[in-house]
Amino acid sequence: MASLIHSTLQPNTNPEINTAILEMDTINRLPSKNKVVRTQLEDGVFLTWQDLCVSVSNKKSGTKSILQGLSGYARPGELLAIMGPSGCGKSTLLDALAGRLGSNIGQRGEILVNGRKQALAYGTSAYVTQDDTLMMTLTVREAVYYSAQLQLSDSMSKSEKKERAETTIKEMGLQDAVDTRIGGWGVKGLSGGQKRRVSICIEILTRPKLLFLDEPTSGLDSAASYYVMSRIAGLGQRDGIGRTIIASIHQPSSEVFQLFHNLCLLSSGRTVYFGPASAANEFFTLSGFPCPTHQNPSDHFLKTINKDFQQDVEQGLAGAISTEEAIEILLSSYKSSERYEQVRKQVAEIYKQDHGELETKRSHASFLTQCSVLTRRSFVNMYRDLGYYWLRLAIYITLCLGLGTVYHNIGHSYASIQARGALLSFIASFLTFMAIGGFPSFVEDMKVFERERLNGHYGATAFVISNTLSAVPYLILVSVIPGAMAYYLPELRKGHEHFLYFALVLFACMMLVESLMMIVASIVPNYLMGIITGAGIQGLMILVGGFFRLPNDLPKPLWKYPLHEIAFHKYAYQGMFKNEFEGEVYPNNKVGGPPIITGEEILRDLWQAEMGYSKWGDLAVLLGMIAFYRLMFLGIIKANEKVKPMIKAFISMPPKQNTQVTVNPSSTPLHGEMM
Ligand SMILES: Nc1ncnc2c1ncn2[C@@H]1O[C@H](COP(=O)(O)OP(=O)(O)OP(=O)(O)O)[C@@H](O)[C@H]1O
Repeated sequence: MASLIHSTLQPNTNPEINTAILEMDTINRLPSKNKVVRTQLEDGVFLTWQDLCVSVSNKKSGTKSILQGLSGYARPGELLAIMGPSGCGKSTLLDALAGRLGSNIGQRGEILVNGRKQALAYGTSAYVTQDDTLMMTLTVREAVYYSAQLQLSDSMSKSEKKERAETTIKEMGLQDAVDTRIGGWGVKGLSGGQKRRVSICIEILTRPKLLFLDEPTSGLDSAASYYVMSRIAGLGQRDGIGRTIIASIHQPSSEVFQLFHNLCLLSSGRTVYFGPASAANEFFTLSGFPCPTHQNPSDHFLKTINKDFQQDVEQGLAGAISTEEAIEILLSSYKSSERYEQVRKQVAEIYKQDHGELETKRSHASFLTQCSVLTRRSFVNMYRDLGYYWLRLAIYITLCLGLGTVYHNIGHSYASIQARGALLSFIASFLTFMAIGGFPSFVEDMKVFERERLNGHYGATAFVISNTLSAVPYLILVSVIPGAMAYYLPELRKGHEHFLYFALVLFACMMLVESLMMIVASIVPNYLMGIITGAGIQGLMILVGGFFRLPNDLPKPLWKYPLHEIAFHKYAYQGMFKNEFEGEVYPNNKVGGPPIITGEEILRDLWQAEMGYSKWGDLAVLLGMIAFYRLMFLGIIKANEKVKPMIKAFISMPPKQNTQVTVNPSSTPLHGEMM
């Protein structure tokens, strides 16, 4: 029925009649006589774009056009599929419509929401990216429920949020896998299709009225693709909400193709066809490219317009022509078709109707709720991910048993002074150095954070606070248990208060190394490069810390000032040495010297420690450095979001300023700024 109305829709000069036809057309797509759905349509999102051009500029190659004068619309209750060969501009169109284009990309033309230029508030729209960046240690239920707690407003009760999560899981057909862990490399978990559906679940928790999906079926077999797409299509008219769904898709099977209401077929950034998916076959036939019997229509469309692999295309009975020629024929056939006129008219009609302004604000969970939920989620993830702390704990225990036996019963002789210094320096340098082992797990956390941040689930401050809090119990564990072995087996200074100080310095150093690695991860988000960079920085700090080369022997420019002063090892060594030697006396072996040597003399003359402040001063500096490093990490994340696009825009500025392309004012993320 709907396609019949579409294919018989005639241009009409009376706008009121056209409006009525358009509304009828949309409403008739809904399940018949479903009054609730019909009224809800008015609350839906009508998205239109007209003469949309997108281009990218860079200094070397000038301006490259990606999308050229596209017009189209997406309406509530409908699924619009964007198809075309690889590199034709599908993702770019999706990004442009979602307001996610990078700032080095210029955009011209008009994109309207409900006929107005308006931003989509948080929760009104959602974007499901191509890759499934999920926490692999969580089960489906946990992942969706944590996300519900993060995204949904505090005005909803816990049980309502739980129910929303359960309903959404069922909507996506994941009820049989609720308690299965997501899994990832090395850990078997969900299948690719199930992961896709978890990603979609997380994004539709806020019940967005507009849903963008970038290749939701990539990497899935045809059965999984159909299952995922049928669930997506079903969302269009669920819960009495007319949802507008736009998905880019590579190569749908004929079953999947039948789920589409409208089709936007692109070739090199130009529209080959826009209109009802069911009428595309007829358009190709009328243009001289009929789909051979027994061939999947979508395969035929893509084969006809794919010029990556030059081939001759069969044109009706007229023989073979090149792909370039076929595309030109289709482009001009579409431009001169009634369908093209209808699209322009429908865009104009939507513009004329007043569908009202969308909600300007939907509330998130409060900042405190976000911090608490993120801390709990991160704690569970650290507990389940063996690589985060458990493996490190096992290695530390082995290493500290080794240290304990090598330095066993260190004694109180003059020679033990050097041995104590070496042991403490080894612990403060190399034991903490190994904290970089958790870097890969942290990089995975960062990826999840980046996706959730871009989708507006929470802000960078909540992430940094929760990551810090959730790590504390584990760091206490890995500093106290192996630390006790390394302290008591060699019989370092007696007195539990001295062990407590030793463990506190160890804890602070590990936290510092983790903070340093967070900074590295925010700049170099790659395992190998990150570990090498982190190891390099720490190697330098150990070198200038004041043990391997005494502070007064360090060359003054650079090595002593500022490197020695800013290396946290300086304060760790000094604090541990003061804790070990202050107030103690040792026999003196020096010929002609006094019979004993005091701890203060050892600190001042042997280790050249700064004696103007106590060991607590050194600990305070270490704790201050943790706060500084974490704030720096937060600053880098925030600056990255603001400065990176500016740098990109600057680098890719075209050689001449007379480009016609204007920078898209809506290229900042659609969602509101968060802490
Ligand atoms: N930021 C950018 N800088 C330079 N070129 C870009 C940028 N974004 C997209 N392009 C180019 O624009 C063209 C279209 O890219 P897009 O990712 O939209 O294609 P696609 O149809 O989604 O491809 P695929 O199906 O392979 O994902 C490609 O040639 C791509 O190289």
